[in-house]
Amino acid sequence: MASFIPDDIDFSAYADLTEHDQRVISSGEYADDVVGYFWDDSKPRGEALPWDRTDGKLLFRPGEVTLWAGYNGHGKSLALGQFAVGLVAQASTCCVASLEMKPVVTLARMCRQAFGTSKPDPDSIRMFHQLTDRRIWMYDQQGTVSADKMIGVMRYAATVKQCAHFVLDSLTKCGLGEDDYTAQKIFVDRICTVARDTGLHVHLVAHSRKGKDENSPPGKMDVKGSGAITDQVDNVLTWWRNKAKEDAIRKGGDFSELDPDAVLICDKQRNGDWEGRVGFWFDPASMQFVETSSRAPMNMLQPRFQP
Ligand SMILES: Nc1ncnc2c1ncn2[C@@H]1O[C@H](COP(=O)(O)OP(=O)(O)OP(=O)(O)O)[C@@H](O)[C@H]1O
Repeated sequence: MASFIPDDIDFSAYADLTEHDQRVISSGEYADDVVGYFWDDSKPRGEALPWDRTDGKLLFRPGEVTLWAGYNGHGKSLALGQFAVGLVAQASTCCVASLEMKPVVTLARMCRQAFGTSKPDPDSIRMFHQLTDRRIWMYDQQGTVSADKMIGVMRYAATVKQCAHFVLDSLTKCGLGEDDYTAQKIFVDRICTVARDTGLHVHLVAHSRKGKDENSPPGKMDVKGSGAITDQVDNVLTWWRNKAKEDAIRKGGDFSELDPDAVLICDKQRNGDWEGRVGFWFDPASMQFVETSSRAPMNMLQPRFQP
């Protein structure tokens, strides 16, 4: 028999629980949703990365939080920029809070990636802005923004601008002490709550601690700050740049062109089966990460929908 919670309960007695915990619903009410989970392919289940070789492996589902970790200068922001362009090709929407870079620079990098060239012509640039208008939103703020304000910006982007994705680049710019693990844990918990409440998928950028060098990819245990961050989020990705190969090229040493220039590592995917690594090559002119050592730029703006 279906059970429900009557409305005459004094919910204030549960005030120390989050609003979310009070949504106690009986299993029977989910029957249609679970049927849909298996059988309804009409609803988007999330968006994918822009590359063929990650298709079917990784999905960015509504209501989740993904941590993008990596060493300084290893390409996290570029990869996320390319991802944002890829979202437009999937008819999705994204708000970017790039607190370390002016919107014009972030968008110029995306525009290079979109057209696969170092200097798109003015008509192409205007076409890019037509295509991305009201699909890519920029939070126009650089420097430190308080954690409270950032939570408000996320809710605003989700509810008023109807954004499906939110990129926060980066966690270090939200006014939290590097050693204040409690504040970091609370902030990430609040981000997870915003995501669950609104359906927004939040992409959170964090830095990895350097070991003896940068020549091997960091793991999820190397994310700077509280260990609770990786526990709380749904997905943990690491973006690693093969600097040893770059050094070998520069110094005329041994290297194989078959070794990738960058590697994406998925260490955790709560609602998906795949964990593993995928290699990419970097085309400096277009700033695109591509799937083959030919480094031929890909057509980023071709419509691409979820299978
Ligand atoms: N695999 C690569 N090969 C060559 N150059 C790269 C590669 N990846 C990134 N770069 C270069 O590194 C620069 C920094 O990239 P990006 O800003 O995306 O790094 P980041 O990880 O976001 O850095 P930070 O942690 O400092 O914010 C880019 O301008 C790009 O030219």
